[in-house]
Amino acid sequence: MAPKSKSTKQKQPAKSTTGPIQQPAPNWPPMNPVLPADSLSLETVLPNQIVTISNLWTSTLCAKYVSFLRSLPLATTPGIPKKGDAVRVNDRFQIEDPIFAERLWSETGLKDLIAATEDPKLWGGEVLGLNANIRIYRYSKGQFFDQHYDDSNNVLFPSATSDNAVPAKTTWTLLLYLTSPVTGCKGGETVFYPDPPSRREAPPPPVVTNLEVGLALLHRHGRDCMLHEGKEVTEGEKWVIRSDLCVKR
Ligand SMILES: O=C(O)CCC(=O)C(=O)O
Ligand SMILES: [Fe+2]
Repeated sequence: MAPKSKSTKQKQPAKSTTGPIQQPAPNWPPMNPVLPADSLSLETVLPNQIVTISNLWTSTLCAKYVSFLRSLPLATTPGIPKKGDAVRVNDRFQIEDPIFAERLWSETGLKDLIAATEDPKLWGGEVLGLNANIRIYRYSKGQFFDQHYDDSNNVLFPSATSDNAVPAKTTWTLLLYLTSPVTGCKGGETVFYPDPPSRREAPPPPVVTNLEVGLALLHRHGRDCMLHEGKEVTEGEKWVIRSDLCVKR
């Protein structure tokens, strides 16, 4: 689990006191075709920590997005991270876009699957939807995201700029993979390192999530986040859309 101090964290960039700098939202392609929610399922990879949904996005939709996302002004990570931040070597585009977050939540099976979870306490509170802070990552050959913990962040839902926003916090990270070995991407697996059950016991083996086109992975973050990393890409490109699950604060 994330130690209380001295951890290598991936923080949400601080917003300025005068409010976030608004850039126009991209003209995102329509979010179709997608499969109906009743043909999707939430699979537990590690109880209370990692769940996945295969084919949350169809391969057609993923391919459409990868070609669109290429047109965005992605910025390469500065080589040296700020003190305490994880080394992330990739190209990234970030935007505060509550409308896209709402579409990703409602126009796919995600909202229905989460609402139907047997143990609603799993999500850490009353689920509201996805964080408007949308991050797009492209990892090319040689790029990776070093071991780190993801922070929980306090946010306003649906967003700081809307009139009826409610206080919320993020509890789980969402990673949506758009590429895999099928599209020519090798490496890039997300690997989690569970803590040993006690100090005297050996740590359980790492949990490796192989890339799968359209697979959504959710993992618990904040105080109970597991150490994890995005392995180096050794061939092709890995594309990921990142957001977080938000619950009422
Ligand atoms: O790209 C990955 O596999 C991991 C990304 C990640 O850990 C993050 O966005 O915090
Ligand atoms: Fe992370």
